[in-house]
Amino acid sequence: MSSINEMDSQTSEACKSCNEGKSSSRCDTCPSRGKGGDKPAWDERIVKRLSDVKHRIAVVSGKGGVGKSTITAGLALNISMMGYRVGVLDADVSGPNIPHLLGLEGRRLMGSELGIEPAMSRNGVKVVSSEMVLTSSDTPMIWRGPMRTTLVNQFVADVNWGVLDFLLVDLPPGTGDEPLSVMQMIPLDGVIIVSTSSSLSMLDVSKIINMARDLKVPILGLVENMSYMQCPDCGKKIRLFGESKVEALAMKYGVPLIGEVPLDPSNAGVDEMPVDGKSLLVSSLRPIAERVVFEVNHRA
Ligand SMILES: Nc1ncnc2c1ncn2[C@@H]1O[C@H](COP(=O)(O)OP(=O)(O)OP(=O)(O)O)[C@@H](O)[C@H]1O
Repeated sequence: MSSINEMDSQTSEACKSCNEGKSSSRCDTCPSRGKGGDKPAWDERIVKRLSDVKHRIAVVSGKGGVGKSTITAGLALNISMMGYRVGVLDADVSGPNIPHLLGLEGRRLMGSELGIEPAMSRNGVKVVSSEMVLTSSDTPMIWRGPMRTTLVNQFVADVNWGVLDFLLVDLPPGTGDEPLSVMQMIPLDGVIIVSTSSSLSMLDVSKIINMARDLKVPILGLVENMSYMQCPDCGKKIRLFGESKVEALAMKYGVPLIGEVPLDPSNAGVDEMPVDGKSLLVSSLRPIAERVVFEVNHRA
């Protein structure tokens, strides 16, 4: 097996040249030779690679910090605990968090003759993330949009995902390069949109809804995160942002609201999401995971 860092530095140099329409001395040995920024070639490779992946779902948000990665990791754990084979593609190249949430901090990707080998979490979730090609987790990924998109395409086309029931794709917030590329390139069963009840977060949700509709990607539903806190004494739901406005937004756009996730104070400072059944966050995602699984299984 060769280190992905070696392959990656070679690819990034070469793709930088491709993106600028030039060729460099490294193009001769570039793994993307003849297929780098070439959309039909990516399409073919992605479709072929994903032929053993039954369902593909992207998790998106209009705004950063609303809990999209947390929800992605929690859904992956729940779907895996339901007995399905699950992979997570962390497509948030500039702010990768999935390895931390799934207990894979510090893991590096390796290559084999079958492609890039995903890392495996303790719960059997396969993970690929840009953080796994960096020298350390505090190294920033300072890449322009086209290079980030190329890396995401490569993570789909060149990763040996094997047979999976569900591949969850954690996208960066907003309607930029990577969400656009993933929605265009990966045949998705649908997207899950995460929002809080803050008005700014909801404003950007409407843009995501319209983007998905323009690209003809089904919207599986809206998840309202940190929508309430449960009083530890009486169990009453305390709505931190006032009465939920997400439900009204969901109705306005004709999108199902598939769940409300409480703010879990025990989540603060926790890196790896606990799966011992004691985590309020993980357990509150269970009905949402069941609904998503049911929905895509019955759409197929
Ligand atoms: N339901 C929740 N209860 C408690 N803390 C939460 C909850 N959801 C998310 N958080 C916390 O909020 C912060 C932001 O979450 P997260 O990184 O998942 O957001 P994000 O939308 O993926 O952000 P970005 O896209 O900017 O990377 C994290 O510290 C996370 O632990």
